[in-house]
Amino acid sequence: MASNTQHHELALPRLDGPVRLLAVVAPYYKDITDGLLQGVRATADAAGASLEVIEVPGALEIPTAVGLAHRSGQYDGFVALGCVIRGETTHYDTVCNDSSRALTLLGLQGVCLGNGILTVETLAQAQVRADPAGQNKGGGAAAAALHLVALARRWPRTEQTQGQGA
Ligand SMILES: Nc1c(NC[C@H](O)[C@H](O)[C@H](O)CO)[nH]c(=O)[nH]c1=O
Ligand SMILES: CC(=O)[C@@H](O)COP(=O)(O)O
Repeated sequence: MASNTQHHELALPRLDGPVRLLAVVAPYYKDITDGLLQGVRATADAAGASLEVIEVPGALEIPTAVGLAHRSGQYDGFVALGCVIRGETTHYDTVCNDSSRALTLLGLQGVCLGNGILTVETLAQAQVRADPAGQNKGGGAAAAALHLVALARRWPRTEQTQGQGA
């Protein structure tokens, strides 16, 4: 099955003022998340954004950590990094679906985040996608977060929307 390696990538957005990113990493497969994080660092550097990194045990804990960090008000955007590889049971579906859905719900509440949690069948598939010189999914997730930060600054909260959403 052909992978979708050829796709259009937006140029990084112009960002007014400093951007503070937090990467929330689940190093369940540490070699994989190390590659993802390399990609995040390169994209953050290219955008002039600061980057802080924290770790959680697994992908299911990432959304909670993002929510906790967001309510501190210390970060402008978040990058979720993890790797979920199918095992023998249906737990794979739970981990993939619940982590991604929770991140989507955070985004819909106004949290600027990129999802770099790989959901794959094999370690080899993960390696290609985590490689900064390969599909660079980590860099892509960081770019996604930066685009949303730019949009959040384009449409700041108003008096009417203060207190709504994240
Ligand atoms: N199987 C994988 C997991 N499982 C662990 C869960 O994410 C979670 O930490 C646990 O259920 C306790 O709440 N996590 C991954 O990141 N990748 C996997 O392949
Ligand atoms: C994705 C998972 O949760 C997986 O690692 C669990 O493996 P298994 O389904 O064999 O218990």
